[in-house]
Amino acid sequence: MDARFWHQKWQRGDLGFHQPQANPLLVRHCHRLRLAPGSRILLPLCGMTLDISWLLAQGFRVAGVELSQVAVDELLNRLNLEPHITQVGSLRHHRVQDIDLFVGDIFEVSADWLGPVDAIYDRAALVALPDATRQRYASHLIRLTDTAPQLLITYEYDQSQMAGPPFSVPQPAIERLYGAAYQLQSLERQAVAGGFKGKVAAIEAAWLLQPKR
Ligand SMILES: C[S@@+](CC[C@H](N)C(=O)[O-])C[C@H]1O[C@@H](n2cnc3c(N)ncnc32)[C@H](O)[C@@H]1O
Repeated sequence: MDARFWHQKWQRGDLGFHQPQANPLLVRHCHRLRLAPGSRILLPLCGMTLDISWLLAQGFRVAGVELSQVAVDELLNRLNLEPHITQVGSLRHHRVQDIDLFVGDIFEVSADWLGPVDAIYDRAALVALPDATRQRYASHLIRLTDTAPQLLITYEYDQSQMAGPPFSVPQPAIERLYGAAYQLQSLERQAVAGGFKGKVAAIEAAWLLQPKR
């Protein structure tokens, strides 16, 4: 899954992962992060998710990181916002009101550029990355955010039935990635309606990750 894979998806409009409303697991479980009004939430690999609009409407600030300029332009367009744009290293930083959107590779983002965040909301980000990249991603997020609490949404299914993304990331894999830094709590598990590709039964799972320190 290199950058070209995702850029092609955005160019073709092949966006099966994009949801037409805020993710119901976010809506049901966001309060579990116990965030004060005005808290800043990081959405890694944010695409043009409507979860951002929902989080803003709850009074939170958001920071998103996304490879595709197409996605970020679409997102800002929909919000009817004109950002101030600056270049930070290889990333384009779009800043407007309570929103910071970085266009570029998440691995190029530094804690200094990102600024402090109070929580991470990961939906379709960890599961978008191949196994070989996930440990680097998890360690990077921990460093970037000083182990901020996370609401993590993953999928579980028989990986032999379908090539990802999204990939199956069951509990033992999450424990391996995050278990040293976080206490894991299962919040909810629900069947993916119709399965993936209309045939592969899958579970969507919500997890709360609380720092051990
Ligand atoms: C499966 S989509 C999920 C998007 C969003 N989280 C959502 O729920 O709709 C994964 C997104 O990650 C972006 N992406 C993939 N690799 C990335 C990277 N290394 N850095 C930043 N964004 C990346 C892709 O362009 C794509 O928009």
